[in-house]
Amino acid sequence: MLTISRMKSLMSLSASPFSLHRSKAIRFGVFSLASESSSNLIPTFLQSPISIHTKPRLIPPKSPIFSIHNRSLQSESSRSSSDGEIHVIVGPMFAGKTTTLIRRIQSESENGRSVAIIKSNKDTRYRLDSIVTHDGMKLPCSALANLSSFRQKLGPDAYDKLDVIGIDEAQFFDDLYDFCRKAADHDGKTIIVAGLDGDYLRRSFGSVLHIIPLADSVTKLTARCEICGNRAFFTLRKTEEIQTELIGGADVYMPVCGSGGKGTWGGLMDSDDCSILDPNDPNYDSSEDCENSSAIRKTADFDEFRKKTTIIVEEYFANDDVVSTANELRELGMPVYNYYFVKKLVSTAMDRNDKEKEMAGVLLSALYANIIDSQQVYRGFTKLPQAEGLLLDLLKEAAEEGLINTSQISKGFGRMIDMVDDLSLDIPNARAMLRSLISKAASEGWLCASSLKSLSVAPVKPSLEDSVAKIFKLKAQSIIQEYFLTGDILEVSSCLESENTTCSAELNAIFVKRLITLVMDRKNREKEMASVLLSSLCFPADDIVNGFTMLIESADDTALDNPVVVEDLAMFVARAVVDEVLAPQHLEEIATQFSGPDSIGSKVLQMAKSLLKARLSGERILRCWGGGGSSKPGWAVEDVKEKIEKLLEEYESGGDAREACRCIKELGMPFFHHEVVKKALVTVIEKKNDKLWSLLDKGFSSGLITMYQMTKGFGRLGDSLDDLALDVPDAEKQFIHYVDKARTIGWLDNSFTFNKSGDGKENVICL
Ligand SMILES: Nc1ncnc2c1ncn2[C@@H]1O[C@H](COP(=O)(O)OP(=O)(O)O)[C@@H](O)[C@H]1O
Ligand SMILES: Cc1cn([C@H]2C[C@H](O)[C@@H](COP(=O)(O)O)O2)c(=O)[nH]c1=O
Repeated sequence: MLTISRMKSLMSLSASPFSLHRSKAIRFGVFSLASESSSNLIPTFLQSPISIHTKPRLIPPKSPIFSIHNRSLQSESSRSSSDGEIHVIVGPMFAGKTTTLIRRIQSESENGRSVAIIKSNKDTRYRLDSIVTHDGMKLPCSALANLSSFRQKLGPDAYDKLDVIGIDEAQFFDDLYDFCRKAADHDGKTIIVAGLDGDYLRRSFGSVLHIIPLADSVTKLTARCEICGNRAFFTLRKTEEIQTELIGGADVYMPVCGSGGKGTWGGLMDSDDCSILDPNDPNYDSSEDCENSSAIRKTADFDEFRKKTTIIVEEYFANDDVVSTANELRELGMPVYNYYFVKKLVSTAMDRNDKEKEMAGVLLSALYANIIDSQQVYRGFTKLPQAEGLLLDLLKEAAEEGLINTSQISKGFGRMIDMVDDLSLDIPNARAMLRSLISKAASEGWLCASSLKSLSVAPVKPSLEDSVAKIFKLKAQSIIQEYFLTGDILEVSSCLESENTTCSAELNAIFVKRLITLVMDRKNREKEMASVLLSSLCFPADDIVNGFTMLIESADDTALDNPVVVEDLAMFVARAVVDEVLAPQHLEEIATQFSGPDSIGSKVLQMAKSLLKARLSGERILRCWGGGGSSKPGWAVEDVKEKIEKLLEEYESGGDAREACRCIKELGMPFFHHEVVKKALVTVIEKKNDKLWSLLDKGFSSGLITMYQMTKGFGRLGDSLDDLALDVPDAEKQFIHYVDKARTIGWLDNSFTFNKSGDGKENVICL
């Protein structure tokens, strides 16, 4: 094993005769055995010397809980001649992943191989030029945003000379899979990857698990549970933040065993749920049987805690001494049971009079965060009988007493609405519970529900598996980039059709967001192409609304890089209205998602509305990016619409159905045939002229107009029926008649419904 003193001596050597380009090597943490000194196998870093700082280890080096060596399974032909390798080290934080990576890299270097380490530049805990373990060991590295840039940044020659690449904080690299696969299989490198397999909620983190099928070996390390000292498999976040990525160390995270048995989470040291090992658990290790005695010990500890807590609470109500109560609780030294203290304090106070209730409130705010962390407080409240009612009473009283003002109450509820989807992961009925809390609070008059964002019954955006969304984002990006090169809308349409098998609404919204995000810093040509694509794809308006909402939500970050972001976004929104991708009322719908006149969202929508109100707005907005970006140069959607209008007019005034169908086909935009359907229907209804109905009939029976396009065409007309009704008062009645007729002859299927006098968006179901 590499000792610390050995490492120190290795690292104190500098100046390398190795032929890699020095300046790049220095920047990119490349180091190798110096050729002259290879006889004594001392690696020389192509970098200024770095020191290592160590403090005594808290625990001895651990053996991994599992270590799979897969190499023998691999067929010789599956790798290139240079035969790379992929080794993966996973585990919770503090498990020794970085330590192990450093050791392996050191050992590779000692064996004369040229090595480099990459870490994610998101890890800003330490200097970007080093990977550092929790106990202070360091090695030089390069910090990058993505792995794909590594070869270019290092320089192709230097890259080619590398034998081994270490990757730390692998969970933050989206392109981990592609990079490892290419570097090992194609470039013959040995890749050693260290990263978290799970996040603080034990969900798969980033792409780390995706590379397991590529791996020659997988090592899962464990840390020591900070609560009970058992082996820790997971990382617990100690703060309230809920985003997946949150950089931090021991201040924010701690390793835990998960208690309640290895298959459970969130029940840390619950008295009802002692930690008993399951011999059927694949991680079961008979040597841990002795740990059962620790479960028994824990139960005894908890009993003792409960008894002492009861006394402390009673004493507090008797002497009203916050400081000594806080000290006594701290001296118990069992913070993991503090939730029980909260539960005991509040439930006792609830049975007493107002003075004790007030005292409980005072004590809780004194202990909150200092002695009892927020999760324990939350847990304590949830363990109260009728916790919901009590909490609501408490809030109501606080609101009525003016302790919490109206805007703080609304803000608090607003924040709950924002996090309800995350809460639902742990509490499946969180949404319903929150709705009932809101309506109760509103009916009691201490919450102004109208000031809150709407909380729909079902999540507005059904939560996709992160990995599905991530994969789709990458695919969407390449579909869009391809489109910018080819201008082939049909290709985009068919790629999306093959992707959108499930969760299409959310994927559509992601696509919209990605499309506009990608063109923000591109030229007008691409912006025009994006608008044309958006209008040609004819996604359901709700998906476009969600896409724009997500886009604008993320605009705060974008705005930092692009000062004209508000103008550009407003123009895209306005253009979507002019292209009939969105109806004007959708702008109001998007606006409700953004509070405060100074938010980027409000500004974007305000500006979009002003653009739309301006004189000759339609014409101007249509030409905002210069026009002419569609699949056929010069054929913007507006042009195609005009052509369709003309050919329908010609047909109406005595034309031949076959000839009209031929012209429609010649347009070469089959994904846009819904426009033919919509326009033909308008004429049928306006002029009570069935000739255009026969054209649709011909189009459908010849396969020119698909059921999908029919449905879209009918759906679009259903959405804009109010406008048609201005000229044709019985438009709705006629429309219903034609919908029935179309259903009977099989143009539409039964999922297409239209309810009288409703908002088309909800009434017309588009496939
Ligand atoms: N609860 C803990 N369990 C294990 N190691 C810990 C713990 N707290 C701190 N450490 C220290 O963290 C070191 C591992 O650090 P490091 O290799 O950076 O881990 P990782 O990269 O997995 O987060 C251990 O050697 C030990 O000194
Ligand atoms: C669990 C978890 C961790 N992170 C962050 C916190 C740290 O910055 C790194 C892990 O570092 P380590 O040295 O490998 O221990 O990841 C996160 O962003 N989200 C999480 O859920």
